Amino acid sequence: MNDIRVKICGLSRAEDVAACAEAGAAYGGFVFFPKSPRAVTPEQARALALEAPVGLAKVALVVNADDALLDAVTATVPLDMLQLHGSETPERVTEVRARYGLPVMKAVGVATEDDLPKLGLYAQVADQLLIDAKPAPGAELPGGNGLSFDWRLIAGRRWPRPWMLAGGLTPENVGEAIRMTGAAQVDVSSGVESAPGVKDAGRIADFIAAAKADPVPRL
Ligand SMILES: O=C(O)c1ccccc1NCC(=O)[C@H](O)[C@H](O)COP(=O)(O)O
Repeated sequence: MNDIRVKICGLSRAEDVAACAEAGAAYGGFVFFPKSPRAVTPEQARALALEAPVGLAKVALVVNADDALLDAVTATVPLDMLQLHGSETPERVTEVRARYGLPVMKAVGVATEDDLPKLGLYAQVADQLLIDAKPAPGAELPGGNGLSFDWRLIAGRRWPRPWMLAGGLTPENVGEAIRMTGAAQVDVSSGVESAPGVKDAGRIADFIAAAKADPVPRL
């Protein structure tokens, strides 16, 4: 077994939190984006976060959130990290880190080689990077679309911050994704669901077991 750290994103029920804890997830994500089938209110997330064991880091995912939303989320939910999943600028990342005193993970969408410089840019201001597939033009959601990008684009590349691979990962392909990219952390949402927004405990367990199964090449 390796030491890959897994984030399960889009938890909305107590049984999802229990499944993550049972299977050994390192992070659990709560989505504060009303259009998402995984959206929760700060009060719902608080109840879920209070159920989480100490070893499960609680991440709040927001999209171009203003201070009012971030104030409400951070005042209500016991959190370990903020995930900015919109088009937040590097300046906004710096501002959010300073205002809330929480580590910030910046999601960056990748579709082609041209998207890679943004990773270097955000690595200068964020605590972690989430390297995700870029959504299709006009997509309703900026993430959680079950879409992969070409993993060869980041194979062998490194950044001066911890990073997480995301986008279209499933129990079936996560081992291959880790082998190709050398990721030490992976994130999944729709790949462990039975329907949009409905997490499946069996798939969460299968995903984490598959991610942790093989020795990881640190490229
Ligand atoms: O999951 C959502 O509904 C969502 C909504 C708005 C912004 C981001 C969202 N998810 C981001 C995540 O962290 C996902 O885990 C990541 O994009 C991978 O999703 P998937 O391809 O479905 O595994």
